Amino acid sequence: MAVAGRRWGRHLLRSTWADRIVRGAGVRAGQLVLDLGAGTGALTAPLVDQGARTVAVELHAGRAAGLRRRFGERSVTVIEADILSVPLPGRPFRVVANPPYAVGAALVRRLTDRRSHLVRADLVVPRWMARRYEASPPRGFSALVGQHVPARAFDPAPRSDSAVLILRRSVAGRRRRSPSRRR
Ligand SMILES: C[S@@+](CC[C@H](N)C(=O)[O-])C[C@H]1O[C@@H](n2cnc3c(N)ncnc32)[C@H](O)[C@@H]1O
Repeated sequence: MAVAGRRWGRHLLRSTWADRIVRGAGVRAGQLVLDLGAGTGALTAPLVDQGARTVAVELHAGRAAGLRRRFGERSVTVIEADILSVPLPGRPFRVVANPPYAVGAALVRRLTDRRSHLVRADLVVPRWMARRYEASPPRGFSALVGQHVPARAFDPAPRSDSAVLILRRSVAGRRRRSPSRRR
């Protein structure tokens, strides 16, 4: 599968690091978990191993086909779509993902929108971005810089290190706020 260039995101997680990130996310069997920008399935595989009901979203047609071949239809729902427009679940869900950095901020906005049912997201993002959200979390969520993810965790290695940004819905941020409350 020829995938090159920035647009598609070519820094794939090495499997040992993907395992570590999924373990750190504390995913439990039966939870609905989205892997957004799933690539070749580095995070999808340990999510399946944890027994998560896994949905892998990938825009690149060749990679989406590869995910279907790798996981089959019973263990993973593969959706070939843009993570910025794919319909999000209408019930509580989690996200564990290493999304393309170019759309990281737009993705966080979408996931934490007041209509979203997101409960928790563990996102691999540039370290500076994780720190920025920790200092100023999206409304209704707490934000924490989690595991350090060094450049060598990726193949090929990017120029700088990353971190897991953990977004958790706060109690006060539960959905169904009063209609008069503005974001
Ligand atoms: C940084 S790679 C990460 C792949 C995989 N999660 C991993 O950690 O190895 C990002 C992936 O997102 C895909 N992608 C890029 N833009 C996308 C979009 N708008 N919607 C869905 N997938 C996208 C790319 O094709 C690529 O596979």
